[in-house]
Amino acid sequence: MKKQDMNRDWIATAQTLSSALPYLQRYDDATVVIKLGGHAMGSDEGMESFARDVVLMQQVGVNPVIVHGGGPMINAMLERLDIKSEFVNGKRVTDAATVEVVEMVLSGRVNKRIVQAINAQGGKAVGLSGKDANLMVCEQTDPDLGFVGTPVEMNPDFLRGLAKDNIIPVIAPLGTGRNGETFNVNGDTAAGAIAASLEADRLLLLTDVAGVKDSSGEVVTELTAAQIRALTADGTIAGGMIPKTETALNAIEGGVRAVVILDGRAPNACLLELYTEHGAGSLIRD
Ligand SMILES: Nc1ncnc2c1ncn2[C@@H]1O[C@H](COP(=O)(O)OP(=O)(O)O)[C@@H](O)[C@H]1O
Ligand SMILES: CC(=O)N[C@@H](CCC(=O)OP(=O)(O)O)C(=O)O
Repeated sequence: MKKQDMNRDWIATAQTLSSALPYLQRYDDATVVIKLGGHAMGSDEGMESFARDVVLMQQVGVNPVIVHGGGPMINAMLERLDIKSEFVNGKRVTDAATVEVVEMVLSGRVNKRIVQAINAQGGKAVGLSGKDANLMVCEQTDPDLGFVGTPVEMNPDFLRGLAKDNIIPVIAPLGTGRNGETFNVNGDTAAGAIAASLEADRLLLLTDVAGVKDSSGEVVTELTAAQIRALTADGTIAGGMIPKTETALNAIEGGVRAVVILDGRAPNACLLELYTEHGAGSLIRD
């Protein structure tokens, strides 16, 4: 990025922050789980701006926990290896060969790219997966999906310990099985389970659309559980949006105060969501 563009970026961030001042206390010492989807982490500039937001957030008192996806990056590697892949209701059917690739791509390249970006902005990020410290013990979701896991046992105390030391965990959505299996967990599902285990104040699901759209293509700024069920039943909520809205409902039921689905590519997406009156994206709460 050119120096001039970087300065412009900083000015925009400073403007966002100054308008955020009246709201800064709202999230003091709050736990905010942020799920960065594969579609939201395209460009290096986007990653840099995301990382800057996370570090700023921590500097004003938030405990951020990052969970990431990387579906498009897994697809690219599977294609290079000539392994076919299909999705059922937004979840990848995962055989033994596929889960190996998923782990290599997510815990390797994708995870370290985010860790490096946060640390380059002055943060102290550490890369993990659900296997580390048994953060996410899973059971098989459905035999037809193969090695796809549903989190059944979490380790929030480990994450709380990291927060005390100002360490930002960056978690790849892989889980460990009780018999030594490696499970591929949808990134949204993993973020929801982690947020619920921490009873997080906010779960932000960053994706590549402005929010959940209704049948006329308009973003719904505040959604109820009943609306989500109706939009799913009539097919308006489809594909990758299904695990997101499912996650939102489960997370709220599990004790998360609010979930927001928003465009992670928009400048200062997280800051604007947390620190403005109108927020951003689609808000789901009890
Ligand atoms: N009702 C809806 N509103 C918004 N997006 C939707 C809806 N139904 C399906 N989608 C699709 O869901 C996608 C987001 O899911 P996904 O591609 O899995 O994102 P990510 O990689 O960020 O997890 C959007 O790009 C959009 O194509
Ligand atoms: C079971 C399952 O579907 N796992 C996902 C994990 C990555 C992910 O969720 O990536 P996004 O957030 O970018 O979609 C997958 O294999 O693609």
